[in-house]
Amino acid sequence: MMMKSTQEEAVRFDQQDILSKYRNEFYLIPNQIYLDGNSLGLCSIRAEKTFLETFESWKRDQIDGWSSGEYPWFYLAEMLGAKMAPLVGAKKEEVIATGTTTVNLHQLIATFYHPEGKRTKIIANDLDFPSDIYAIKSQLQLHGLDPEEHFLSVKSRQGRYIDEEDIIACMQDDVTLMILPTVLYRSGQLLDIERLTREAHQRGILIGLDACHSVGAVPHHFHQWGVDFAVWCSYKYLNSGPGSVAAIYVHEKHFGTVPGLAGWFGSDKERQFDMSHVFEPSRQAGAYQLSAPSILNAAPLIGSLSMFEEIGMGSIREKSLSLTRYMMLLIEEELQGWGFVIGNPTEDHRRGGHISLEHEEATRICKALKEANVIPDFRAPNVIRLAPIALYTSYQDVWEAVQRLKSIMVEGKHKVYSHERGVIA
Ligand SMILES: Cc1ncc(COP(=O)(O)O)c(C=O)c1O
Ligand SMILES: Nc1c(O)cccc1C(=O)C[C@H](N)C(=O)O
Repeated sequence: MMMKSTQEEAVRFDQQDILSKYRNEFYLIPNQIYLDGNSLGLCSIRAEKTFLETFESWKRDQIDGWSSGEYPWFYLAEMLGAKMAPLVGAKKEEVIATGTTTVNLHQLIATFYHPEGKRTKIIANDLDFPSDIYAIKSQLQLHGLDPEEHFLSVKSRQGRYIDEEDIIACMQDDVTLMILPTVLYRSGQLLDIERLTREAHQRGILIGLDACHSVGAVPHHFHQWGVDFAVWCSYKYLNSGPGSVAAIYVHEKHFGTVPGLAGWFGSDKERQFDMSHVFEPSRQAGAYQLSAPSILNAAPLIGSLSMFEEIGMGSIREKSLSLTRYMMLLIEEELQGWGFVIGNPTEDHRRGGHISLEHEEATRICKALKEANVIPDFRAPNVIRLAPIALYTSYQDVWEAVQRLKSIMVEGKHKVYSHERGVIA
């Protein structure tokens, strides 16, 4: 689709958008342009419906809610796992909805990190999300290993991207595990997971992924690529609500690997209520659960995932790429000379679901954008993240957002704000 930067073109794109009907299923604020779905996705009518239905099932069914009703709670983690599996190209038994991202990462490092001989190092990278680094280092310390010696961080050449050649160069014979993001949270760089998994396995290294910034925006083929494990949250592109349930993927080749952290909901479901002190884990991804599922916090995900089932990741990715491509065109044409730099990779195959717009006044510009009813996201030191979402952002939103940003710069509206970021930017 050839793109031009006129509003008429944006109207035309919206008229041709096969996903435009889903916008009406979300709670949007009139005149607001929400571009922070890479941090927290918006509430949909379907998510609200399944939340309220689950809440009602508590009132109506009481303890029987575990075994009866439309979504029996005892099997909810597996049911949601099966619904997320197609989004990452996994078998349904390889995914379980459980925990939170960081807790799940702890579980999987505790399960798959077994330092032996000289193979003791865990690889991550300088641009990783801090919580992942904290989890990795604390796990090393639990093994009595000094992160200074056994944690290896791949350096960024320019502070935006991690070069895949540099990741591969770090895959030495003293490395046993590599933790990588699918999409880097600041720059939006999408890594070639298939290639990096192949290179890691050729060197006897396991690969674990943090897919928070790709699941629901970028299709994957984890099973086919042989990815060993992955974690992701559901409150970003999957629109499940703040703090909602996260997910664990474990390749079936690892089924039977004893969980590093054991809890009763990791039990074989047929044996769980034997109440034996001998732990008999599930033979599927469910083994890596700990506690009873957080039913009410997982409930919105039931409704939200039904949209992904209807649409499919191919159409979602196609529109996401089209929206970010359009946003980049508009930025190039409308914001020339105002000090902006597009920091995300511009090629489709290297770009996740958000634009990483760099400016030395990013903090103040984010505040001015919010005042103009455009909701961005700030990442230090100089990044304005703008995430047009396939399910609820229109091309007219993108056009209008760039127009409002241009107006801020022309009128200097950002200059009235301090440079300090708020607690939540
Ligand atoms: C890439 C990435 N990893 C991990 C986390 C931490 O997730 P949680 O707070 O659910 O553990 C986040 C949160 O936004 C994230 O963006
Ligand atoms: N990503 C967040 C999260 O997982 C929990 C709480 C807050 C955030 C946020 O990133 C908030 C906001 N976008 C900020 O940059 O501060």
